[in-house]
Amino acid sequence: MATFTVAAIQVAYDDVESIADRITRVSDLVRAAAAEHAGLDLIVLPELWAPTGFDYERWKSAAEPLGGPFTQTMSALATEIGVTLHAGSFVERLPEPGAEAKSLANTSLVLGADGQVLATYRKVHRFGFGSGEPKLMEAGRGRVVLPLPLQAGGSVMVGLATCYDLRFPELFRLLGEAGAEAFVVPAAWPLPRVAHWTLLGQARAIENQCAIIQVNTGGTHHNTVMGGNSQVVAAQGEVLGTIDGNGEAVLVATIDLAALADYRETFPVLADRRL
Ligand SMILES: NC(=O)CCC(=O)C(=O)O
Repeated sequence: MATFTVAAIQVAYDDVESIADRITRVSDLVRAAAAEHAGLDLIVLPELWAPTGFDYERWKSAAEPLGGPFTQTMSALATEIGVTLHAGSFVERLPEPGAEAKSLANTSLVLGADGQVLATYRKVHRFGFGSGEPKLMEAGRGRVVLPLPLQAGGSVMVGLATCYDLRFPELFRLLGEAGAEAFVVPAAWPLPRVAHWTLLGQARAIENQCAIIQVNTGGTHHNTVMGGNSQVVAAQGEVLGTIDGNGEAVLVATIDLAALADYRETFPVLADRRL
């Protein structure tokens, strides 16, 4: 039976820990997850877990190009554990300023078990209402769906999105249309709106008949209490696993891809769309 087993690592951090120390610590969490759970197909980290989700001043000094030290460290880690790694996102320094003359982007990074960069995704919808992301970062313009190899053979099509993107159902529809069977959504989503995080994730899964893997940040930094409550939801809307609260924790869940295909075939709602 085709299954897709994922480990979501909810990283909690504060303002005291340095970026270098956090990268070392989280790398150890990734190693431990891979050692404890044989047969993982994918490990996922949250959005901007190293440079912080909301300390905008840090972003400028922490920015680095794709292929820089963050990419190299995550690539070496994926190779060491032999598991596909969605390294969350980092602050990318763009090769040249984009259409809005900004030189940063919130870029997700997926590495194969051999350390190769399988995909990058630049967050399309920027959060901050005039400050933070829209002020400092270019918006991504592409949708990203890619096949991820499964340990048991075959592959699963995953669509990439980041945090605030979850509020924009049209992006997820496009990812579904491009063949996604599962969405992967790293986030830095604060506690006051965490009910939206869980509910919107379930809605995106149900309305697109796609599984969703949502990996949030925990702890408190820059006066922002993060929401945690990472979850994995099946295409039918069943919550396969959740992390209660905003502490640091690992969630392992298995998505049944044969059941997903069967569900789409026997309950083909997307064929009834009227555009
Ligand atoms: N980092 C983010 O994109 C935060 C999104 C958020 O807080 C919200 O949508 O609410």
